[in-house]
Amino acid sequence: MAFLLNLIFVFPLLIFIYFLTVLYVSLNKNNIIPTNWPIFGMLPKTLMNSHRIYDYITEILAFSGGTFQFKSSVFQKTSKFCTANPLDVHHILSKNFSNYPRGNAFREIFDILGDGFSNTDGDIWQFHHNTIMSLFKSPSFHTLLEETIWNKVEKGLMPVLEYVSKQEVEIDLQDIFQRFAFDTICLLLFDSDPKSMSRDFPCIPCEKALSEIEEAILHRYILPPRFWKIQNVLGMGHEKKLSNAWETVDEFIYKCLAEKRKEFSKLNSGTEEEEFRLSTAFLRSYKGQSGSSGDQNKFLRDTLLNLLVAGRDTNSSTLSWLFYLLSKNPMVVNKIFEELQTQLKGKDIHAIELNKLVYLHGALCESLRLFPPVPFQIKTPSQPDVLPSGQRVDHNTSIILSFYSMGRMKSIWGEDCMEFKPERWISVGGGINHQPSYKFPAFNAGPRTCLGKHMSFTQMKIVAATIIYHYHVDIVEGQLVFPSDSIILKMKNGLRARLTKRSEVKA
Ligand code: HEM
Repeated sequence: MAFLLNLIFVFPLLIFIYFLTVLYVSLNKNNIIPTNWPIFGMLPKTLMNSHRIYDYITEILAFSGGTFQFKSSVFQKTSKFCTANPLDVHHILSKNFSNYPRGNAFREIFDILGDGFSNTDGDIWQFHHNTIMSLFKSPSFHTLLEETIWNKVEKGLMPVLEYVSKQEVEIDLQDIFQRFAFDTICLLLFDSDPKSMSRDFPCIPCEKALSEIEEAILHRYILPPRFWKIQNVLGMGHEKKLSNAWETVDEFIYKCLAEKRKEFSKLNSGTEEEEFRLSTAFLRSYKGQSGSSGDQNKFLRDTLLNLLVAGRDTNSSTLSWLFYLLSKNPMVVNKIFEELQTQLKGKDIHAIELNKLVYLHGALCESLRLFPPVPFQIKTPSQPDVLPSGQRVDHNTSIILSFYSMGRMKSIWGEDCMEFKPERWISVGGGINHQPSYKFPAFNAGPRTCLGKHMSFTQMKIVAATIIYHYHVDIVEGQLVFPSDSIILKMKNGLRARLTKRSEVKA
């Protein structure tokens, strides 16, 4: 009897322990290509590496010649094909654009973005694209943009930097850049200043909520849809954070919108004089448009949220990685400083001509190459297709375009691909050496190319030039700097630094 009991209880336990041991050994084996498990496919090793997912995918792609087929678990309906091949990227984003719409799976993951430009196809996307492009191209917008940024530098950034350098305290540069970008984009979109960039570093709920949204969305990408949908229904984990963040962001946007509408009706009744404001230009251009929900206010909310997400962390992430890379390459800092001195000839920083800052432009492009704020895109064809790399794909394939890996491929950038070299971006004649977008897709490629590129370079150059011209930046030694688990390539723990005025360093 005792023997029988042992057989019933101990034997399955031994099998279970054996299975766990095999799993543990296999997961810890130092092989690059993940094991394809029955039932779980390549999910176990992928989950194990989710904290370093971008580097993990890059190692696999470099090892396997630029493309890789991830075997899915039985819980996933689609197969995953990952590519860092410029020809595939060109084919998907440009040449065969119409065959690669956003699709339903994408819209489900990004449901919070509603009918915004990031999340729509066809006529609605085209409407956003044309409207935003014409607003961003208008000379009045360019004037407003520069005025807004310089104003924020003078009244927000400089006083904070002055304070932290005098007090000799550490600051988180990423936090500074995020606050700067958030205030600027809110000033542009809503004509209202949340003043997150101030000496007491206030906690702005909407700002925090945007980061939580970006993290929750990455988890939706990694987990099989059924898992995160159950979490969503049960209100657990990242899904719980996402729904709270959703409420916070909506409250912020709808409140700003209501205020803008009041002002807008005064303008329309002719009681106030009109000057160019992006907020009112949006209200005017989107009047009568209601997207798929039929709700005009919701459609405008979707548009503004999409712009808020597009314009905040992208800039701040690039600036943070730039200063991290500069700390490892002090010679580059000297060259940027020399360029500023040559351009300014003793004049105030406001006199700088941004398009003449070629070396700084190269440094920013290097930062974008090694740490693209949007590290990947996922596409699914509506019709079966064969990619230039030879891969057959259909509506059951999720194609991951790994922009992060593309910036780190020897086959694309040469043996020195991991080196930070602004010179890569400077032509023999001393101008900017532009690279094709399918080789350098940080701003995307094809019809969906970023419409805020000019705006970003303006902001990033002004902020970087101001800091480098006035301060010596010391990144705190020993801190661990690595990407966070978010759809925007931010730093997990920020970037702690100390600032010293250049005049004081000389003294
Ligand atoms: C370093 C800064 C930036 C980077 C790297 C960047 C990158 C990108 C990428 C990769 C896309 C394609 C997204 C997709 O199709 O899923 C995109 C689209 C877009 N971005 Fe940016 N972006 C930056 C800054 C900005 C800023 C400051 C704005 C202005 C608010 C902006 C506005 C847009 C718009 C409107 C689109 C949609 C284009 C369309 O579909 O017609 N971006 N951006």
